[in-house]
Amino acid sequence: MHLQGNFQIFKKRYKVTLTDECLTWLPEEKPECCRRVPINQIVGSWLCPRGSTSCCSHDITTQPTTHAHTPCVPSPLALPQCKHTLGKRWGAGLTLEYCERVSEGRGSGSGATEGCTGTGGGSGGSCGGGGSGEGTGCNGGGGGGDDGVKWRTKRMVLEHNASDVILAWHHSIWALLNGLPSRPRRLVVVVNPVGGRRRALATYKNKVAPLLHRAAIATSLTVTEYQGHGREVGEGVGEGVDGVVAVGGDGLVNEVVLGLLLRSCRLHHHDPHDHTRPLPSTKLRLGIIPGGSTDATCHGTHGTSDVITAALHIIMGDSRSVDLAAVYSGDKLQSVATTMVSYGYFGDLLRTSERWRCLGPTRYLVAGLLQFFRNRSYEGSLKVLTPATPLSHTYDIDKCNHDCGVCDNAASSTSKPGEWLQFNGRWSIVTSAVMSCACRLTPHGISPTAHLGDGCTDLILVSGGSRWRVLTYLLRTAYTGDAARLNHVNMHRVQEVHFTPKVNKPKSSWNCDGEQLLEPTLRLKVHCQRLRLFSRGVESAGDSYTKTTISPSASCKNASSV
Ligand SMILES: Nc1ncnc2c1ncn2[C@@H]1O[C@H](COP(=O)(O)OP(=O)(O)OP(=O)(O)O)[C@@H](O)[C@H]1O
Repeated sequence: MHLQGNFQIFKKRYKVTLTDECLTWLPEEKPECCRRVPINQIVGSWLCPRGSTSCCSHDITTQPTTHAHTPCVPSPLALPQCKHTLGKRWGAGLTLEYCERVSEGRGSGSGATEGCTGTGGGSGGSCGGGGSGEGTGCNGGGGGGDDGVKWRTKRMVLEHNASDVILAWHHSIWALLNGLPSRPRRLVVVVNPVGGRRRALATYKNKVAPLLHRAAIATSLTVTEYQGHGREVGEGVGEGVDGVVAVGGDGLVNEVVLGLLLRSCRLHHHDPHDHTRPLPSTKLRLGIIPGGSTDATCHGTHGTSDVITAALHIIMGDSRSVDLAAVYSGDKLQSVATTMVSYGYFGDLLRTSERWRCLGPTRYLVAGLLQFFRNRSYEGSLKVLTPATPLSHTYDIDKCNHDCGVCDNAASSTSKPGEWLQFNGRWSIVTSAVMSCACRLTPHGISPTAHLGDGCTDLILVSGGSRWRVLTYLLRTAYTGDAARLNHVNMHRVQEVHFTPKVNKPKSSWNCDGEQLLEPTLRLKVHCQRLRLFSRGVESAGDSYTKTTISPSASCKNASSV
């Protein structure tokens, strides 16, 4: 496809080009200020005769859903349009909403719609004053003041005298969007209304659902009613669905992941309790919208717990496969973990905190203090399987990111098992971190250099004995991220962990992604990149590949090559 036309955008004349790859607009007065948006970053477009970016965003009627794998172009009249268009002569305005990455600390400004604070008005970038977008993103949205790269939406109105030109462009944009294989068309949404501060349902309805609606993504919503409901929904997802979205905390995500895994096992005729064979990967992608207390899975996979950013990764159809740790007790699969599984301090903390759920996220602080003063440690033995050829080490400096060479290597090679090691001891904390577990409270994470998809877990052992040891471990984990340097802390990057508590001695319980596992004897096995997410991994501010301002020569090259 190659469409070219002259439009008015915010009262200035622009030359606009639409190709299979991107939408480019170039001010006639300042051709050096060329701007470009890749097609997958377009949320949608709708017809509006009033020519306002904030007009009628609640009243858009969208096309009937088409399936991702059978792209079909609906008739122009079935495409999104605002209520001012209905029953009237076509106007000459096409509102276009697209995503743009914003740097940290820029999440405020004006240009608000839907009661949310936008990300600033014009987007002239280096061309100053040549801006053509209008910020419409919602600020924060559960992410609070956390760092990390965020995404926001912007809108602009393409105006033209001829309404058939506007219609043709509208039609072409949706034809391109419907043809994107990675963009979801139908999603199952699961919301936990009681997680975190009990705002997940409101967050979904006010911030995420309108975005999905404008992106013409059809959804079926389930609000969980009891513990384990998320697993049932994940397991029962039918055909024709492109993914599942979990709106809640790590506990809900854990349940949905287990459900998706059991669904995959059923489809592949695989016994999920058979720990000798590799688990099948979850075919459906999972989107995670933060709505819990810690939201470590969301933060660890996006680098931020920002609601809008998480929703836009779903709309853009991002895809990233991450490791899944299967947790077995006896010969049964008990659960799966995507963040961490921990015994001792964190297991006791979870057990205590569950009794004080009415306190919201503060319960973790209160329970943590109590456990600290109790100063418990537990005896046991550990058997761990190390990789034959480690792709990375716990003392590496580089962190996992969106473009991680370690995860790419792990995906393309089969990691052979190495040797088994055995440890006996008395520990205050035994943690197996499947990912960094960075979150708002622990920005560096439990294991700062853990990878999302290297097929390994970081085993962290904190020797028991004194409160001082626990305190220094917790403080260095929370504030400096270098707890592994402490003499009483040992870290091992391994593929499998077997833990057996000492008989006739006190026992703790396991904290598996924030869910309690009461059986202390446990076998944990990491399955490399078995969980598919709507994510691209942790982005850093320096990445340039998503910037939409490009040189005119580059834009011309793009346009002419189609
Ligand atoms: N309607 C419900 N009533 C009671 N419990 C529920 C309901 N829906 C879900 N749950 C359970 O609530 C538990 C906690 O949910 P979730 O993880 O979403 O919130 P959180 O614990 O506050 O957040 P985080 O895990 O990030 O700290 C899960 O075990 C889930 O099964």
